[in-house]
Amino acid sequence: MADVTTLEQHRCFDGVQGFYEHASSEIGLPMRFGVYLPPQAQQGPCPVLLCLAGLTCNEQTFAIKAGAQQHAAKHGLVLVTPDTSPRGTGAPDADADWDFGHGAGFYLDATREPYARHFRMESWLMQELPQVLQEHFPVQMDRAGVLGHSMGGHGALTLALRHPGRFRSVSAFAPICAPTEVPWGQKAFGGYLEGDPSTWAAHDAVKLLGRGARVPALLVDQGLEDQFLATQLRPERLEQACAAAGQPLTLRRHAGYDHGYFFIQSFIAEHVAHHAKALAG
Ligand SMILES: N[C@@H](CCC(=O)N[C@@H](CSC=O)C(=O)NCC(=O)O)C(=O)O
Repeated sequence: MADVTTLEQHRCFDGVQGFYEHASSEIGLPMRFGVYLPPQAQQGPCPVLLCLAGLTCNEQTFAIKAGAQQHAAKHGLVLVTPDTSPRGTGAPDADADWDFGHGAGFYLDATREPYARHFRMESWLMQELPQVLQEHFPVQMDRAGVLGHSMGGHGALTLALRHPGRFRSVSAFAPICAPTEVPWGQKAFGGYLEGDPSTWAAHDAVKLLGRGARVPALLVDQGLEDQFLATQLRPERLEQACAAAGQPLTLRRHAGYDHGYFFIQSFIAEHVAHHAKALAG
């Protein structure tokens, strides 16, 4: 059994919010993640909601800022909050920009050097971490949902689309919907991925929908005062792709809300309820 080191634990809504580290063989470096165990986990394994954070975030950001634990405690869901990239990779420019490298792993496996060895977020999240969670925590990994914000919203959409059947529920706050068409995605994919841009479609939610991939009914919330709305997020592209594909989507646009965690806090209860409903039974 792989070792997991406990870094912190805190009582929270009668459950426990913890932060942990393990030596990841996929990443080749220590990786950190948060786990919130609701009170129901004292009685037995509970369904899991994987929560993917955005650019510049780490394993603590969503756990500290989103206010999700009270709702997870109500519904009996385990929250898992992974770090957003490997750390300390030694890649020369991995700390140069806030939208690439450390804190900006884009939830994919890099194929281009010098990133290919350590930037393996998709394999870590889809193969290694579920095994670690199963071994060390009271989780039902066969009852899992995924939620994400911004870059994490891109991660939630694309991981669910690329791994059919792994997630019973999917939702996002202000996701990067069409990364191959916007600067954040073009910079990340151009840096992390070998090959010409046509191969990037495998990590683009809009393109994946166009190729026939489907997910369970989607819930997406988007603030209309989001500073990244038109330049980086482009929810209308997801809306078009879902309509063309017959993919069920509830996209809610909210006047006055920006990109930050106050927006997430305002609607997190409905996202957790969306997942709890799909993960029940
Ligand atoms: N550092 C940047 C702002 C970075 C930023 O807004 N990050 C977002 C996610 S953006 C897409 O993935 C975030 O969630 N930040 C954490 C937070 O606590 O808000 C800048 O200085 O403009």
